[in-house]
Amino acid sequence: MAKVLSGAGLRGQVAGKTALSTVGKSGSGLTYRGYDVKDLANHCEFEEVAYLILKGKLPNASELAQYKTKLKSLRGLPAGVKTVLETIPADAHPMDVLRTGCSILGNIETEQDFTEQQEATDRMLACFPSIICYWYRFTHDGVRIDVETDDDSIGAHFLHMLHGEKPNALHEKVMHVSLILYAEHEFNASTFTARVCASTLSDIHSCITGAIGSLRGPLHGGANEAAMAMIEKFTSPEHAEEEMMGMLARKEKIMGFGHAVYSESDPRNEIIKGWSEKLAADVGDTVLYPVSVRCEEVMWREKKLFCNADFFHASAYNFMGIPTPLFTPIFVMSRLTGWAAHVMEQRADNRIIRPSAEYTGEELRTVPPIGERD
Ligand SMILES: CC(=O)SCCNC(=O)CCNC(=O)[C@H](O)C(C)(C)COP(=O)(O)OP(=O)(O)OC[C@H]1O[C@@H](n2cnc3c(N)ncnc32)[C@H](O)[C@@H]1OP(=O)(O)O
Ligand SMILES: O=C([O-])CC(=O)C(=O)O
Repeated sequence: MAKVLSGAGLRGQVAGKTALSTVGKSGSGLTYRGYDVKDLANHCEFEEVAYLILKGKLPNASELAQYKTKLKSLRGLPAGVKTVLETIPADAHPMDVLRTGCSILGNIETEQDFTEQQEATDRMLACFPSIICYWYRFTHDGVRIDVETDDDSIGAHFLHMLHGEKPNALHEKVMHVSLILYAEHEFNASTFTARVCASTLSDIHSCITGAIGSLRGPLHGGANEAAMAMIEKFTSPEHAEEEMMGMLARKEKIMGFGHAVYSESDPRNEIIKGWSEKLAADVGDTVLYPVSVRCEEVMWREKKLFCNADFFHASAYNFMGIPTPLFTPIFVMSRLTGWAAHVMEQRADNRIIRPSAEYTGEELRTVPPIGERD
């Protein structure tokens, strides 16, 4: 059954057209350019899906090979970007670092003309992992890493720079799946931010910088970090259940659950949950995964609320040794494809986005002389 969408937050309002994805059309599904996300996650690498979203078709083998070679060649960072990254403190949030990194890249490699939009996007896709890991390793380990690795994929490039060694096949596969699941989601808050910015005919780095800021919040992409902060406090499924019941009684929001559009389930959840289970077995986890499953059971039993894409991403990323503050930046590395495709779509058929407001303020009044004011 589809959710009844109405009320505040523009819920249920059609705010534009898109050919990029459908969300919750049958109550639970997700498609990118007509392909089911489950099909894509089962059969594709992230670079294939990025190509699909950005260029409009699934690549054939030679197009994919060429695209991957091109992305590999764009991993390096200009000296000016490195200098700025080195001035950002170690306790900054990595989402703020990425927001600044995107913005400074837009100053150094400015999009001069909309004909450069595909090139600018490929550049960001290739170098966002470099930006985040260069800053992270410089400020946390005191090393200036080489960001121009020869790894085959964006996910492997990220894990290699983060951990200083190439990831194993399981971790590289999970990164492909994760980046595919997060890539595109219609008019979510961050994508809408990007489209509003694009509708003023602004440059693509401004659109993406704004979108990063919107994704950062815990009601959106930041929920994967908030979910981790919660589950890591639970020492057993029983403990999780007790704490969750308390949170629900206090009417606290539980991050990683619920969705603005889906009514019964988020189709991305069962996929990442499956991989989290495999990773749990791989690392010999006996706490975090069973705790996560119990949280899911309690929320469904008590509130009929289901896990969204973020919840099992928390344990999956944790099992791969990824520090929690880097969870949402990984989301950016993926959603960049959706954001950029929406910017291109908006530019191709543009009218400035400018809704109306219902006024709830004072009636018309005159300005009293300054000596007569309270
Ligand atoms: C990738 C993503 O961005 S997915 C979303 C990630 N965000 C989160 O996980 C944050 C937690 N979830 C939420 O805050 C919400 O479910 C949102 C922001 C995702 C959607 O918000 P809405 O569309 O307003 O939710 P919805 O209309 O379904 O809420 C219905 C009721 O369930 C409650 N509810 C929804 N989600 C939760 C939750 N996670 N925990 C507790 N209660 C919740 C709402 O408070 C609301 O109660 P009310 O009617 O008494 O006010
Ligand atoms: O669609 C939304 O509102 C949030 C979401 O799941 C996403 O952006 O992936």
